[in-house]
Amino acid sequence: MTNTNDAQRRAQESTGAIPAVPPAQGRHAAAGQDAAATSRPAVPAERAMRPRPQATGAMPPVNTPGSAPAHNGSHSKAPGRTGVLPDLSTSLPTLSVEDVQQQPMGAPVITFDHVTKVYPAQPNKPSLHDISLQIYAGEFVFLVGHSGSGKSTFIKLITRELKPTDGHIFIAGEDLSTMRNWRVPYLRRNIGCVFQDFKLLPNKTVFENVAFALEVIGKSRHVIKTQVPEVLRLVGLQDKLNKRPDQLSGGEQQRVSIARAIVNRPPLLVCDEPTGNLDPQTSRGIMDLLERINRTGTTVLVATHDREMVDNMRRRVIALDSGQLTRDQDRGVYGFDV
Ligand SMILES: Nc1ncnc2c1ncn2[C@@H]1O[C@H](COP(=O)(O)OP(=O)(O)OP(=O)(O)O)[C@@H](O)[C@H]1O
Repeated sequence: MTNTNDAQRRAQESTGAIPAVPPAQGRHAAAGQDAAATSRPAVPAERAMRPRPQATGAMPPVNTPGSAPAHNGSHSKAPGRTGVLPDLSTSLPTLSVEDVQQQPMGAPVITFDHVTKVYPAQPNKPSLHDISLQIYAGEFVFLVGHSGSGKSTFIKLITRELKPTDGHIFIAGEDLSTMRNWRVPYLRRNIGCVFQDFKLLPNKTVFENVAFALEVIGKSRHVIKTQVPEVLRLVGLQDKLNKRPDQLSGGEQQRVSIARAIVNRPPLLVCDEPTGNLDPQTSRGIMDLLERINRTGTTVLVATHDREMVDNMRRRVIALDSGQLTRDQDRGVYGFDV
């Protein structure tokens, strides 16, 4: 029997994201691996100095299909304890898939500002060391590196499962280091999460697994009845609504997990080894799906060991090695010997 609190926590961790303009800083650009890969330029001072949007606390509403995400980072502040991250609501993408490549624009969704993470269990070896970078709304980014290089730590910092030892992380202009604990669930509603091991509820059907992510955040039956079939159509599982996870292939289970992660239309989707348990052909299908989701305006960050995928897709690559940022390239390649 699945622990309900645990399941709720997991379900709450799946959903939505954000534009933000944190303090000035440069992107790291390291040695190129390939002539086609370009190092990323420094952030223009004008953009870096733009005032950060502030939290107010409204729950992120669901956009109607066809509405455009707003990524201009110019939302005003309305402080209060009644809600969180109002900027998210205006940045939520729709689920209608357009075959139009979304260009990164506006303010950063994620900013790492000299971030170091040291686990108490290994105090002399930072798992991440002095990482500074920015990821913009609409980007598709691969996070690569050997086992133990710090990829999962990087992702756990974004969802505030961990806090940095030094430095600051901004999500939609919110400094996660100073974010109060009561606001964290609201942050996580806006970050869809996909994991290598799917983390589906075994006793629930496909429909129920996805619906659960909406139930725990109080969505109405009407919204659930509308959005769950829609998102399951998007991931190609409209014929499997009543199957349980053990009646599905690995690729189908990962599609359910992706559907659950995006059903609340998060602006940010983070995936930790999403194809780690899948064969190459199924992996390609999952990556195609993530690309389609990205085209709807969702910012996608994928931590992976999948060299072939990274080399084929030629998206931005951020490389970690022993906790150090060693490369940040547009249209990059995997670049490590395996
Ligand atoms: N809870 C922890 N306590 C102590 N050290 C940890 C903890 N979690 C991770 N580490 C260490 O931090 C470093 C980075 O680990 P992390 O899991 O982020 O790497 P990774 O790149 O995701 O690896 P993998 O690809 O194998 O998942 C490693 O040296 C690891 O041993």
